[in-house]
Amino acid sequence: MKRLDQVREDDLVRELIRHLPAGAGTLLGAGDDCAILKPKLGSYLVYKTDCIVEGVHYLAEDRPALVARKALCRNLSDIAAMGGVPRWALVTILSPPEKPVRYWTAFYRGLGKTAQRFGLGIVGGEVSRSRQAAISVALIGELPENRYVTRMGGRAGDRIFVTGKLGGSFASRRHLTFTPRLKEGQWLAEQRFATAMMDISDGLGSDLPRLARLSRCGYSIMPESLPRHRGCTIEQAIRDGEDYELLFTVPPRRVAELREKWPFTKTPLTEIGALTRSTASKIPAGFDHFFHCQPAEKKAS
Ligand SMILES: Nc1ncnc2c1ncn2[C@@H]1O[C@H](COP(=O)(O)OP(=O)(O)O)[C@@H](O)[C@H]1O
Ligand SMILES: Cc1ncc(C[n+]2csc(CCOP(=O)(O)OP(=O)(O)O)c2C)c(N)n1
Ligand SMILES: [Mg+2]
Repeated sequence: MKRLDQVREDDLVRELIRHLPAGAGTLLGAGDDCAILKPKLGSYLVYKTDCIVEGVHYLAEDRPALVARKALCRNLSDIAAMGGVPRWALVTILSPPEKPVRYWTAFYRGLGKTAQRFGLGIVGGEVSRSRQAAISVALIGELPENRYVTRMGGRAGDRIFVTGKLGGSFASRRHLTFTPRLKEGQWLAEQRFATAMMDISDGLGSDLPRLARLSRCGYSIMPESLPRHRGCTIEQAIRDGEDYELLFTVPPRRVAELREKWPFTKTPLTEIGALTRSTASKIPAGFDHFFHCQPAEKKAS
C-alpha cells in the first residue's frame, strides 16, 4: 500500500483534483495560481471557512468519503443559515506522510460526489505535511440581493424555532451524515420569516446565547419542548452539539403563517421559546474548543 511519502506532491495533487467538479461560473478551476470565478450579476457573496481535525471532529477510522462529506457540509450549514446558495470551495488537506495515498483518493472521490450533489464547484486548495491530519474548507455562496438573515435581527418577543431534532450527534454518527438545511434556510430568508438565524454546531446551549447576545436580547426556552432524537435527554439536546439544524426567530404575528406555509414535510419545525428583554435562567453551555478541553486523543480512545 503506497504511502504519501512514496509519491510526489504534483502527482498526488493531479490524482486528487481529477475527482472534483469545477462548478458553474468557474472560468479557471484547480491547477493554476488562483481560481477565477464569475458570480451572477448583482448577487452578494457569502464567504465562510471551517476546519475539521482528526481526533477533534472525526476519528482516524471513519470512512474518508464521510469525513469529506462532513468537511463540506459544515460549511454548507453556515451558508444555509444565511439563506445563501453555495457556489465554490477551496479545500486544504494536512496529512501525516505515513497515511496511505488511498485514504486521500477515497476522500477526494467522496468530496467530488458531495460537491456535485450540492451544485458546488471545488476550484482549488493546498496540501501540506503535518503531524495531525486536518481539512480546511473555505466556501463562497451567493445571496439574492437583500435576502439574507444574520444573527443580529431578533427582537424581544420573537419566537425561537429549530428545524429537525437535537442531541446524540456523535454517538449516532449523524455528525458525519447530516444534511445541511439549505432549502429551508433559503426559503426562510426569501419569505422573510426569520428575523435572526444561525446553525447549531456547538449545541443549543452555546449557540442560542450567541444569537440572543447579537440580537441584544435575552432568551427563555421551554426545555420539555425541545425536539430530541430518540434516546436523548434534554441535557444532551442542549449540550451535545453538531446538530447542524437551523435556529431562528420569528415575530409572533407571523408564527401561524409560518406553520401553515412550511413546505418541508420531512423537516420538523418546533417552537422552543422566545427572545426576551433579559435572560432569567441560563441553559448549560455546549461545546468549547479550549475551555476545560480534554486532550482529543484521550476522548477519542
Ligand atoms: N481565527 C479567527 N479569525 C477571525 N475570525 C474568526 C476566527 N475564528 C472565528 N472567527 C469568526 O467568529 C465568528 C464565529 O465563529 P464560529 O463560532 O466558528 O462560527 P460557526 O459556528 O458559524 O463556525 C465567525 O464570524 C468567524 O468568522
Ligand atoms: C473525535 C470527536 N470528538 C468530539 C466530537 C464532538 N465535537 C467536535 S467539534 C464539536 C462542536 C462543533 O465544532 P466547531 O469546530 O466548534 O464548529 P463551529 O462552531 O466552528 O461551526 C463537537 C460537538 C466529534 N465530532 N468528534
Ligand atoms: Mg467555526
